[in-house]
Amino acid sequence: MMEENPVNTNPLYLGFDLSTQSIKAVVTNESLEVLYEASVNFDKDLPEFRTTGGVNKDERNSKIVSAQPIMWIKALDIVMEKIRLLEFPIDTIVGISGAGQQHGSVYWRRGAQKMLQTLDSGKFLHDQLAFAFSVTHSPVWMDSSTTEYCDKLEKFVGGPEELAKITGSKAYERFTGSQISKIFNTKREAYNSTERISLVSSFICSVFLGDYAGIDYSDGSGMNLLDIRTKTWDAKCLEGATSNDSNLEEKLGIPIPSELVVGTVSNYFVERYGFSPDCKVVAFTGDNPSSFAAMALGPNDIAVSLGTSDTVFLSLDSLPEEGLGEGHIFANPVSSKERYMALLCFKNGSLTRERIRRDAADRSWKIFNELLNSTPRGNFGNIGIYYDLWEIIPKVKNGDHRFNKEGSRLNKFTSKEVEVRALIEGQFLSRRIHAERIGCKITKESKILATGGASCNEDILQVLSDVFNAPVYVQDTSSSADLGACYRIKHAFAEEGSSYTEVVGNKASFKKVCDPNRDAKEIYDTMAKRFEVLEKSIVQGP
Ligand SMILES: Nc1ncnc2c1ncn2[C@@H]1O[C@H](COP(=O)(O)OP(=O)(O)O)[C@@H](O)[C@H]1O
Ligand SMILES: O=C(CO)[C@@H](O)[C@H](O)COP(=O)(O)O
Repeated sequence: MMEENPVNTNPLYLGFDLSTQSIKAVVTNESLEVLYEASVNFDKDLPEFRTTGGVNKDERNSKIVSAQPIMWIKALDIVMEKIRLLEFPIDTIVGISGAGQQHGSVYWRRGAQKMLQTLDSGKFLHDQLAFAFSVTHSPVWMDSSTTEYCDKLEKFVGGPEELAKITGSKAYERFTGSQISKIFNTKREAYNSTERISLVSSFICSVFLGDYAGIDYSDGSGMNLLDIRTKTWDAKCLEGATSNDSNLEEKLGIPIPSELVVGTVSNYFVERYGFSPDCKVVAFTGDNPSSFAAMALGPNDIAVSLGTSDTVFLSLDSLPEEGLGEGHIFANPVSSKERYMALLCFKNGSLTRERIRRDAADRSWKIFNELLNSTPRGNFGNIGIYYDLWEIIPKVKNGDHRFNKEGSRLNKFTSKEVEVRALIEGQFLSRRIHAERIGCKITKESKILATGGASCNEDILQVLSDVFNAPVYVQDTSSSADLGACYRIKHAFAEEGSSYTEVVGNKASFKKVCDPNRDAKEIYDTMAKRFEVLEKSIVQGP
């Protein structure tokens, strides 16, 4: 007789991450151990959408960046088929949740709710939802074309500080409020025919639910529309983004707690893939909030995500009175109480590292790492600052900037080795000085928790460890956003009032991969000061 596979009888959790370049899925058991994984890469697996790095850039205006929601739906079809082929009993999945790249918005056409409610399980989703969107290209977080709407919104509510006081952030181009504002002002017909506006996270949640799912408090904080104290849409911000007669509040739906069970899985998934009709759907959230959940951040932890974007995030016990300057405050994804998360987002992360890898290392991470390791810490005093796209922090246009140890500009460095180290040191010096600027204290107790695609590269992490002068830890997987979804399912299912740390805290197991070198502090403290001056000179221009 065949031995019974314990997995077959255990309840399972299914977590997703619809991020910039791919959709990833992870299946865990109730102990949050990863059992199965599947993913679909937009560039490679869906070439018909002609994306680069998961997005489409407007040929005439490089500030306009979008992705087609129907591509995300097609990717969901494929990843679901991959999950089916894993041949585990899908009916043992008791909870589904997920994450989405932050800020991106999806515009459901009038009638789309009915389409979601009546999906035919005999057909693919992409065949049925092809006409579900009033805006066929969704603006994503890399878009920076909304400056005039940001200015208008800030002015309308009484200035940038006032907007930050209400929503946790000054106006940022990628934030959904000004993106909606742009659509309202430039595509009025499409706006008027929109039944519902989702974030990427609540969009994918809606598909699993077979109905519109609310925007959760944490991802909703990245819109410049939500009052982060009351967790309700702020009337003044709504009015500033569109205008009183625009029914924006109705189109957004009521914001929901990130830990809410929003319902059971749609009949489409029950019939097509064999899910149990009792399988629950837990609110989806942003990819950074979901990684925050997977990491169960302690007070001395600094999370660094090295995905398409590089982000730095921290846990905040209370709301800083004077805001966070260039940082953002989001509602805490694992506690609706008075706790928050702080986040900094740098646009030029992995794709810039890939560009230098292509130019200097023949597209090989192995060669890239050899070049990196063949140069000393401090790189002979050379500093490089590389922006492929308009950067968010600091706000500056694309371009490369190279300086020698005297601070004089160079057209190029003397070798590929120096170029590679200059890129990695420069990126992490920037993450460090901006983190310190929002109050992040690097102490002897500090730990860096790294995640995202590049966190599998220990040579890059060693530089991170040296620049921050703190040890670096990683989890078993370099993609924590989908795993965070499983953690959040477990928390959502726990007894009411149970704290997140009690439910999942000790499951967030990390292993240390790097310790800072002894000379790191001396080298990088000095270099950070020099970097700050050079970065300022770039922002101010010649
Ligand atoms: N060995 C590696 N070293 C450095 N970077 C890597 C390595 N493997 C993958 N990456 C980077 O990971 C990135 C994808 O990260 P990921 O977190 O999956 O992105 P996103 O979630 O934004 O779609 C790729 O763009 C790639 O440059
Ligand atoms: O805009 C932000 C955060 O504010 C980005 O971090 C997006 O959430 C995209 O995340 P990745 O795909 O790079 O992980």
